[in-house]
Amino acid sequence: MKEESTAREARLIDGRQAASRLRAAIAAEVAQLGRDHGAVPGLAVVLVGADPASEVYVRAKGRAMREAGMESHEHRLPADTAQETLLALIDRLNADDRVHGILVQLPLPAQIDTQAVIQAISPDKDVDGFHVLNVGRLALGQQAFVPCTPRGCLMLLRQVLGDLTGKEAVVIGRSDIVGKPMAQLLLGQNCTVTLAHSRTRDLPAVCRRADILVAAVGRPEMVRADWIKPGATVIDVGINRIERDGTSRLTGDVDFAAARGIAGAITPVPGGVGPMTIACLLQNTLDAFRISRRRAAPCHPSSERKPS
Ligand SMILES: Nc1nc(=O)c2c([nH]1)NC[C@@H]1CN(c3ccc(C(=O)N[C@@H](CCC(=O)O)C(=O)O)cc3)C=[N+]21
Repeated sequence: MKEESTAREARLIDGRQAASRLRAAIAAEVAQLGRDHGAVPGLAVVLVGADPASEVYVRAKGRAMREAGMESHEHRLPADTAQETLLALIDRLNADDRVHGILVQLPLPAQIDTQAVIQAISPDKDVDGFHVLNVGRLALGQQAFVPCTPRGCLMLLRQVLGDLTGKEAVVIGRSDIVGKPMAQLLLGQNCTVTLAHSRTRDLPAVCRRADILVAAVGRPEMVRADWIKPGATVIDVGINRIERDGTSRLTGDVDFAAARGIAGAITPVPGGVGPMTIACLLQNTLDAFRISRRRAAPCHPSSERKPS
């Protein structure tokens, strides 16, 4: 009996394993860059205030950077930091040659205009992909920094499904950070994309169409098993800390235990999308480093005299 039920269980999409493979490949490239050019990619992470969850993420990012052989420049500012102080720091980081990527940890305290801060980051150092120029480039299908979470989700989807052409994809959640860029990426992969949200009529029925279901709403276990088309690939972006029986634990936006019996493949929380987000931050920082070196190179290499 036991074997019969496990045979129908969805394949687990191991984000930790995929992330560690990606991080190892990045580390190898970073080591090669060091040997060839004596240069090290660097990321500046700015944390305003002392939100405990943000502290955890910032520490994890710093550790991952160092493990890949890159530099992490961490800037911690008090919660009551004035907007102009933060903007002055961004200006300095924009001009700093050792800093190839800049990440300002969100959310920011209420006195700070988040959009003004994001738009002050040089688009060439915008490893979060939140600057209007990168958002626009992504929408046009041009080379762009892509936000780390949706980039990681797409890598997992490609790993499980290969070519995504023609698939029905439903993304739940229309945030600028996950939902909207995820929809753009899936469109770029020739999916038929539905971007659903809190005002969508009959959300369960919309979800049941999905070959690919991406849940990014931030509501614990909102997606029930009967919202899932049998065999669908389910990507759970939610990271919700909930209290149950006096202990705190993480849960996604999907009722994982029930969904496992219906989906074809599913990401766990933790150990799914989260680790890929950090690995993609390293990838974006490496990409930013390469862009900066291309800028520094002569504009017309062909005009350079070749040794005869
Ligand atoms: N400018 C900015 N860029 C971000 O990319 C950004 C941000 N602000 N603010 C907060 C969110 C959240 N985020 C996560 C990164 C890693 C995990 C992660 O590694 N999660 C582990 C578990 C971590 C735990 O145990 O708490 C997992 O899912 O397995 C989760 C969430 C990046 N964010």
